[in-house]
Amino acid sequence: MSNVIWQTLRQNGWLLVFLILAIAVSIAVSVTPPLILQYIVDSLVSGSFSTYSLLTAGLLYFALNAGSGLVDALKETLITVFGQKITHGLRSAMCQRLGDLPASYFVGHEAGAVTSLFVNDVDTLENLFDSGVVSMIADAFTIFSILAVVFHLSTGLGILLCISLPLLFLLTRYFQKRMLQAQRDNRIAVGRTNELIPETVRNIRTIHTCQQENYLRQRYGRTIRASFDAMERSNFCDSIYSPLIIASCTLIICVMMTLSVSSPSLQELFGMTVGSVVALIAYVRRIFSPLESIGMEIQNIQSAIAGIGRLKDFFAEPVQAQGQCTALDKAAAPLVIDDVTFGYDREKAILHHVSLTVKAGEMVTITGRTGAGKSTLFKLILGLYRPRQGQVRIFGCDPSQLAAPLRRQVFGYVEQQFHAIRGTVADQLSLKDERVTRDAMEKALRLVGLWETCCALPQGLDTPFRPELFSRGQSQLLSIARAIVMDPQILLFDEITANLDSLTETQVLQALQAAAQDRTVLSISHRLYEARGGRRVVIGETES
Ligand SMILES: Nc1ncnc2c1ncn2[C@@H]1O[C@H](COP(=O)(O)OP(=O)(O)OP(=O)(O)O)[C@@H](O)[C@H]1O
Repeated sequence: MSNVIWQTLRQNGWLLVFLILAIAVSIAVSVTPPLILQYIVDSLVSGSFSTYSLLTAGLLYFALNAGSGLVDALKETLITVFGQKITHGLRSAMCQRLGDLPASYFVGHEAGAVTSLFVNDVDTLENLFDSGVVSMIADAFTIFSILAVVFHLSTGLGILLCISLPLLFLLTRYFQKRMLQAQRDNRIAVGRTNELIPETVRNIRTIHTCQQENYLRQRYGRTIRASFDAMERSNFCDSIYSPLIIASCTLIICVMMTLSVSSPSLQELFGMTVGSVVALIAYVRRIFSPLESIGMEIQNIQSAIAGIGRLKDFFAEPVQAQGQCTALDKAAAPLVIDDVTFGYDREKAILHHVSLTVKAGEMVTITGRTGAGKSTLFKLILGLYRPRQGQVRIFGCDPSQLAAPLRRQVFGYVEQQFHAIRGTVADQLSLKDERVTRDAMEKALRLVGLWETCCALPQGLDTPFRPELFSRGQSQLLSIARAIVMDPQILLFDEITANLDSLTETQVLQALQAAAQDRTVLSISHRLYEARGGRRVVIGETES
């Protein structure tokens, strides 16, 4: 992960330089106006001024205040662009890595958790840059610059600020934590209310039939009350914080004024002139804004740390090794399963000592009770998982070691459901593999009886794919065409007629039989066994 970040930093060196410049200019622009104000006031009080110099100072004061907004906008834009460059680089690297991860990674990682990694955790990392580290450095420099100028103008006020700022920072953090907790509670309560609405709509008939309106009313009441209470707490903190900061600011100025007039030595320490008082009051007001921001930035950094941990774990996952096997031993059996034992977790094995040899052109149907591991066996044959014990060989080669370009020429795999990719109908067959020709597509589609249907589409095979273009049965036929389009030697069918009505099932079975000609076929389908016979192997019991 750090590689991706360094690479982005290196690639965007100029952006970084502009960002540092914008931060420096923004600090200078925000620190200078009170000094000009001091000059103007002191000149007016002493009476020794030229109209030209006062006018110039006045214009400069105006230009700096107006320019401050522009520079801040530029700084914020650069920080955001910089953060987005990092997230873009990171998400690209993550997408690439996701494709390289072995199938076993997805056993312990739910789809939701992986999505959250890509969306939420990367967003938090972006926050770490734009509203965390970079902003915090900028704010810290602003505070130090103001303190340096204040010390230069009035050592006494500098000391006062050094004593009071840490206390005010603690007060700010206290309020921010309470407000954040209240906002979190509110989000949870709003989320619960949102979940309740579709649940109510879905079950409205049952609710009326069973007269459960009161129960529902109470549930709504509880979540809405929780949201209301949380917002009350947040509003209370919000409303009390600003007056407290204004009061503290006024108190500091009062203490400064009182001390400076109480004795000549203290007056020297506070170094008061009318102009410096005006400037110092402006500085005291200006120092609170970055102080408040730092509190929020600490919060962002804290929440980003957990996300960074998860992203680091993701990048530490071992990737699938590149397949070394580039040529098949045609003399060897298409499939040999030799004493294979496998389980998804260490404790429990699903397949125990399974052995099976399939000859070229043979038709084998795998059967067994539900959950016996039939689909799991297919995944081992495809090399998606590796056996815990024993071995699987495809034409003498470990299937997990098959070189990527060879895979579709060896296997054609059809599942219970058709999984579409984004693209045209042709893309559903080729899976964007340029080796798949239009002739091969036509041949495969004719074989499964889908050629005419595809020709009748508005743009033929170039029609953008939408699920509603094909019925469920036609989608399965498309699946079979996809499996055979590269003329593989072994076909694997995993209960592909499971969700079809009997008429569509017959159609799919016919396509299956046509596709199975001259190929080695393994299927999990009693109907195909009944239709074509072959050998039946029972998993999880004694073999027949
Ligand atoms: N990705 C997975 N992670 C963990 N356990 C899994 C995973 N896939 C399947 N299993 C478990 O492995 C066991 C075998 O599942 P499998 O799908 O291979 O059985 P099957 O014989 O094909 O079942 P069915 O006939 O019902 O489709 C089941 O207990 C299932 O819960």
